[in-house]
This record gives sequence, C-alpha cells and structure tokens, in this order.
Amino acid sequence: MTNSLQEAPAGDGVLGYDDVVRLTAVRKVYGGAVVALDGVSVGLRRGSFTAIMGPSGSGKSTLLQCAAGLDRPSSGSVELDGVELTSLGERERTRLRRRRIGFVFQAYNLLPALTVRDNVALPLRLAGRRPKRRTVEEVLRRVGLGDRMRSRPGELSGGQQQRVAIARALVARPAVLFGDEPTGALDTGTAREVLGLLRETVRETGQTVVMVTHDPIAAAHADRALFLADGRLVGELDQPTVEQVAAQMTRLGADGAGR
Ligand SMILES: Nc1ncnc2c1ncn2[C@@H]1O[C@H](COP(=O)(O)OP(=O)(O)OP(=O)(O)O)[C@@H](O)[C@H]1O
Repeated sequence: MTNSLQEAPAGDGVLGYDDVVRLTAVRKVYGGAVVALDGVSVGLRRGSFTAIMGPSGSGKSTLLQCAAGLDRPSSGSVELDGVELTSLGERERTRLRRRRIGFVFQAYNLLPALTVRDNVALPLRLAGRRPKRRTVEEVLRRVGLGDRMRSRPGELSGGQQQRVAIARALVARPAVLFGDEPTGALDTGTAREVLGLLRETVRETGQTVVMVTHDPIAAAHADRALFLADGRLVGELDQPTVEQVAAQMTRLGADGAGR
C-alpha cells in the first residue's frame, strides 16, 4: 500500500496538483471486519464544490471523516492543504483541523446559552485566538444574519441556525468546509437557500466545500458529484443535473451494491 503521493498511481485522472484534499488508496476497516472504505483515491480541487453520494452504508460519512482528519484510515494517505494527515499525532491533527477545516452537520450543534455572535466566535477562542468583532460580524453578514447577532439559537428558525453553524465553520477561514448532510433537516426552500450560500461561498472566497448528501437536488448545486458504493468510488459527474444524479442513484440502488 502506497503511503506517499509520489508513489500514487499516475495519470489516472483523479489526482491533480491544485488539489486541496487528496486521498490515496484509503482503506478504512472497522472492528477488523467491516470494510467501510476499500481503496479510495480522489483529489478535490481548491475552490470547488463537491457532493458525495451513494446508498446508505456505502462509506460517505467515513470518507468525509477521513478527509477531514476526524478519523484515521486503516491504510492509505490523506493530504489536506498540503499536509499529510496520516503521519500526524492526535494533538497535531486537532490543531490542523482547527486552523484549516470547518465542519457542518445535519444537527446544528450550537450552544443554546450563547448568542449567535458568541457561537460564531467560539472556534477562534478554542484556537487560542482573540476573535475580532469585525471578523465575526462580517461572516454573519455574509450568511445573511447581520441583524441577529444578539439572538440565541432557540430564537431562530432551522435554516437560520444552520446558517449560524456555517458562519461558525467559516470564521477561521478554513481551506475546506466539510458538510455531512448539511441540509438534511431543512425543508426544500430553506435547503435551497443554504445550498445557495455554500455555492456563493465557493465563488466569492475560493474556499472549498465538500458535502455528503442523499438529495439529488442538493447534489446538483455542486460542481461535481462523486458516487460511492460498497466503499469504492464507482462514478462521478461534472456539473451534475438533478436528473443525472437521480438516474445514477437509481442505478446504484437497482443492483444493490452498485456494481
Ligand atoms: N464506528 C463504526 N464502527 C463500526 N462500523 C462502522 C462505524 N462507522 C461506520 N461503520 C460501518 O461502515 C460502513 C460505512 O458507513 P458510513 O456511515 O460511512 O456510510 P454512509 O454511506 O455515510 O451511510 P448513511 O448514508 O446511512 O449515513 C457501514 O457498514 C457502517 O455500518
């Protein structure tokens, strides 16, 4: 199993020099028996918006967790913003995550007792930085919540809370924003707004967004959709349309394992 990018398979079209995330031959086995990822190699271009799709249990969340350094592959390598994650210790990985990635989940995970502004400032405090009022206000304005800074999460709608979570994920200017079903708990209209915000973030700031989703409409907001089945990459679409994504998902579902 290769452990360095120089030894990665050349010319297969998946890895490029402008990649902010690179996975090479990543395998993840849980408990010695469950193969969640079975040799995934893929590069994600800086400033791109990628959707990861696939049937339930195909390894989407595991891929995201490994790419973000939240989980460690059993073998293979992960490079994030030029740093090889698999060789780092736990403490270094935590530090790197705080500086270079943002994470948004289906559940907003905001602290109910803190104001919107303090929730957003939290990652900076955790990283030992003193949050500048202007930085926090700017990112909140960017997500359309400039007038709700003093509210508490419980006073906001689901879509607004998810926008706070996105602002919190963006405040430290991470190289990559990872989302695990970021619109999973939202109604269609609100989901569309949040996806539009992610799209705009990529366009305006050059940050990279990677999200896991089950929803073809959500995936169609991305530049590229990757399809997993049984822990392997089995397809991809550039500039995916809702119809193309839905058709691919039907194919993957139709034969059970996607192969
Ligand atoms: N912590 C864990 N311990 C044991 N097995 C796990 C663990 N996490 C995931 N798995 C298994 O690994 C496989 C891939 O899981 P993963 O959550 O990555 O899939 P997924 O495509 O995100 O699924 P879903 O769409 O249902 O969320 C599944 O068989 C799952 O049961």
